[in-house]
Amino acid sequence: MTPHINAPEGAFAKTVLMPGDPLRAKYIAENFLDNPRLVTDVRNMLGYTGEYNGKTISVMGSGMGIPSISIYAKELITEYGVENIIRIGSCGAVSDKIKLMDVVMAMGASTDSTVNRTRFANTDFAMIADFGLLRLATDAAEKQGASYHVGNLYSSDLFYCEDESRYDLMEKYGILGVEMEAAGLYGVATEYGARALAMMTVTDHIRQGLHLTAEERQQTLNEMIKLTLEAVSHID
Ligand SMILES: O=P(O)(O)O[C@H]1O[C@H](CO)[C@@H](O)[C@H]1O
Ligand SMILES: O=c1cc[nH]c(=O)[nH]1
Repeated sequence: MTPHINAPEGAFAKTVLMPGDPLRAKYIAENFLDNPRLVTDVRNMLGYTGEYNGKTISVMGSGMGIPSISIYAKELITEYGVENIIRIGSCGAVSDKIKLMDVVMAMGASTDSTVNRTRFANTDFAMIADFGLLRLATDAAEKQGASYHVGNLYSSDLFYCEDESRYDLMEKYGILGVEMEAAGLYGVATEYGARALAMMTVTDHIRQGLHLTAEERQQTLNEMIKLTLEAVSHID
């Protein structure tokens, strides 16, 4: 057990899906996994292990922001032997080329957080996804006919940011979506030797002021869960 996870040793699968919201973890476990078992509930950050097509998979909430996901991801890797973490979250788009309900896969993650500079001698380490996981995800997306984009995501420390010029810059530099965890997850995975990928559904369009309805959110979430489970079922 760790300060933040009260699961016994061996309770997690080698692959963990991490939505931000612990209730989303519960939803995924109860609706997509066979025989789901609750394995941790410290601070109500629920984590489950179950089976998908005979393969053992875990799903656990990460909370919001880089500090929160960093704690859970680090403990999962170093204390529970987790090898693959796939963040499945939501993001806002800044470019007109990205539409609500699209799936965004973070080949790279830019950030205003300083955590990775703290890790890497105050220099810029390029935060990138594991190529093998990314390839499995794009294969699954092709198979499903999903509308998806692969590129650079922006992990922001601020959810509320009044500085519009920052979004102009992101658009100019081809940022596909803005969320709050991917760059932290990639940093932790790199530091502790695990594989990571962040996949987001576009739930908001920051420039156009558009947001998915609750029904649309559920639909895109279900599609991304199916895509992710299809992808992870091919991990060796
Ligand atoms: O839907 P999740 O995975 O929580 O992701 C996004 O939503 C939260 C903000 O509302 C942040 O955690 C952001 O990264
Ligand atoms: O961080 C986030 C997540 C979803 N939508 C946003 O606009 N920002």
